[in-house]
Amino acid sequence: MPLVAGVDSSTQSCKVVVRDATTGAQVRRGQAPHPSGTSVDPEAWWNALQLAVGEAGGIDDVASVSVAGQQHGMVCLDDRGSVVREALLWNDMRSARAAQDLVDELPGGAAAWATSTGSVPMASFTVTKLRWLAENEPENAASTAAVCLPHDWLSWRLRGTSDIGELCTDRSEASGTGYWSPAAGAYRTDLLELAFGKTPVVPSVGAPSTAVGQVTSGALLGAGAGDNAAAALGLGTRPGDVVISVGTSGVASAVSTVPTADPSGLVAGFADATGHFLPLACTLNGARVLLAAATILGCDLDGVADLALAAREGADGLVLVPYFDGERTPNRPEASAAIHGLRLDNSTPTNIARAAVEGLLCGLADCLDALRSQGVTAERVLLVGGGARNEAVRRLAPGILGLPVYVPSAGEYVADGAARQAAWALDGESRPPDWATADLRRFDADPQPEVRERYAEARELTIRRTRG
Ligand SMILES: Nc1ncnc2c1ncn2[C@@H]1O[C@H](COP(=O)(O)OP(=O)(O)O)[C@@H](O)[C@H]1O
Ligand SMILES: O=C(CO)[C@@H](O)[C@H](O)COP(=O)(O)O
Repeated sequence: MPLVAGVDSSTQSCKVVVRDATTGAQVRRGQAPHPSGTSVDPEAWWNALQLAVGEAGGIDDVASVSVAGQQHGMVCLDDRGSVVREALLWNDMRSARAAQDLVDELPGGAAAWATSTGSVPMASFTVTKLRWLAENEPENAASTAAVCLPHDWLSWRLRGTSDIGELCTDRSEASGTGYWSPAAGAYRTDLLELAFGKTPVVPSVGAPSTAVGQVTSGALLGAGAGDNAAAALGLGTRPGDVVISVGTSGVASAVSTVPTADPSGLVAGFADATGHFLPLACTLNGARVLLAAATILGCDLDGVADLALAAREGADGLVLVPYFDGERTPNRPEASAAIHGLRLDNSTPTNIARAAVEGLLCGLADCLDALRSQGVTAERVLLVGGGARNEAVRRLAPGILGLPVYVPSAGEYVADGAARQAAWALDGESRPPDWATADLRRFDADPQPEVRERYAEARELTIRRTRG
């Protein structure tokens, strides 16, 4: 009974699962928190990984390991492999202007970027962070000999090397950089050079099914994946499935056998973790919308759910546009959140809670529509991420998304996907191992197009964010 380990180094925490490589049965798990903020010393992720591995009973007895992680973050290394500056995370918006500049500078603009890399640069993507670094921290840019993503760096640390030439990644992570083409399966070093003025070392891109090396204990190391690609692998999605993840980000994504290239930039044309593609639309405002509501209402997250479920659909006319962190889909990095439609007779805690849940879900419904515009067929939604634990999110999602919603039994689907990849690297078969899929609980509700219509009216009315 060989064991495998999967890691999810996500925005808010690090999760580790140890599973039986043959059956997929979970044997042990661990978790440790990450620091808050959008600029983080990667050493904090390493420390959290050690703590989570410790809580999971160690990984010295596993035969194979894979690491999945939050996408896009920029980790810069010097020629000796030391970290040059804090990593800028996917939700750090300081490179918004750089993103627009890059779109303007490439002949053909957004459409040319979409054709070249599957995606139009947004402040989230690594390529824009590199431009920001070149313009704002030229000394750090000069010291940068290699650039990689959070999971690439953790995998590299697990190998115990400091040689930047040994950095590895996978297709899904490479596709989130903005300088790799999913359709061609190759780096676009010309675009990296355009953004950064030079071409640092970038990780080699491992195939989904093969080991890229060994960790210090001798276990095989899989190529790893971006968290959303790993979730699709962990859930064992089938055609017609759209995964909606309510973590720090809100994400709608689906596995596709053909690459997408959306010139509007709403849908990113990423690669998946099986050799296919992963069209994806992502908001900056996921589960923390509910935390903001809880703070406003002076209750906990279950309290938000109870209040929201006690209100009528449409929250008596209240609409909450949830751009607390600015927004990425639509591309409004400078936007702030707002509550619209307040009257004396509808300004109640129940309506505010309801409007928060509906606003979160309407943003995700817009992401789902964007996926459909790129040819994705949506027959059912698999709802995952921390926010999927919220009873109001589960119950209101089918009405607003207009599809049946299935919530998998409690689990860590990103870490599970990484574990499944680790098992795949171990058995070397042409397809990932057949593991039992999660039990799914189905939620249905009548469609509520009027809630989305009112949200669409309010969505345009936000004002720019300012620092208090
Ligand atoms: N019952 C709940 N209701 C709403 N939000 C929840 C609930 N339980 C956890 N969360 C939220 O889920 C988020 C963590 O989810 P997770 O998917 O692990 O995020 P990430 O992958 O971005 O680190 C936190 O913001 C937390 O507040
Ligand atoms: O930027 C994206 C997808 O493009 C995010 O989905 C990040 O990958 C972070 O994910 P979570 O920590 O919210 O799971």
